[in-house]
Amino acid sequence: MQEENLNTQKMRSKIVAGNWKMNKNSAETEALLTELAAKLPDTQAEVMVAPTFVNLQSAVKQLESSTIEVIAQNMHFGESGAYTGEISADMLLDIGIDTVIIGHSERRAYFGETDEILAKKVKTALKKNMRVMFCFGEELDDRKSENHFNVVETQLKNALFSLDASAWTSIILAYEPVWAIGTGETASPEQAQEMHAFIRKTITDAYDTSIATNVSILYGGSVKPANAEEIFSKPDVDGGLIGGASLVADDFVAIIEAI
Ligand SMILES: O=C(CO)COP(=O)(O)O
Repeated sequence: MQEENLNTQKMRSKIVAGNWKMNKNSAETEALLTELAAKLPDTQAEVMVAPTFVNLQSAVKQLESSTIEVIAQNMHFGESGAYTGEISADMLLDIGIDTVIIGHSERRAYFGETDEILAKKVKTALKKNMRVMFCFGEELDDRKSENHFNVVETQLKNALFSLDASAWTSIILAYEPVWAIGTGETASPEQAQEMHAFIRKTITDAYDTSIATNVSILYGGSVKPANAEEIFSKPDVDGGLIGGASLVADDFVAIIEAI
């Protein structure tokens, strides 16, 4: 009986993460983190921020006594070696970062990151005992042609479904429909819920209900203070990956309060 209850309850974490992308110099990073730490509301949710690589180390130091976790926007799949301009998992771990975003649509679109490359990155991060926030989502054409479920299923399958079941405790999913990123256009709460439920069903089919129930699935794409509460109220939406609105302390705080 108790086991049944555990299975039907939401055991997974709520998460609000800010992806700062290529924004904020060192002084601006320090100022935004100071404001965020001061205004952080009491919350059950995990709060994360992903500044740029050059400001990660100072951000970790600055937030030493805060519950806000600093995470990375990307990493390379290689362990070390001749990969000019790249950052390894060990380098992130060395400065106190153990969660990394992998597969953001901007990495896929502008830096040629294929499912195959992403699968390698996920594998390396997990091998290093890092947590992976894996991003995926369909483009506008896929949505228009009603191919969005297939696209999402393929992205998950190619990068994640060969992982051992045990690896899934280190996976966070972030569904980010590309047409809603930075466009002001948001998936409706119903569209988000429909896709998140589909993702959970796909994971149930590939693995089992327990893995599908326990993985946190975040929504990303023009989440703002005005729409956060309604999106987060959906049963399969466990939080958000926030771009633009995470660059303004009051907006990010309002989004955290909405969860
Ligand atoms: O890409 C995103 C987060 O990773 C979403 O960005 P916006 O919130 O600016 O649409």
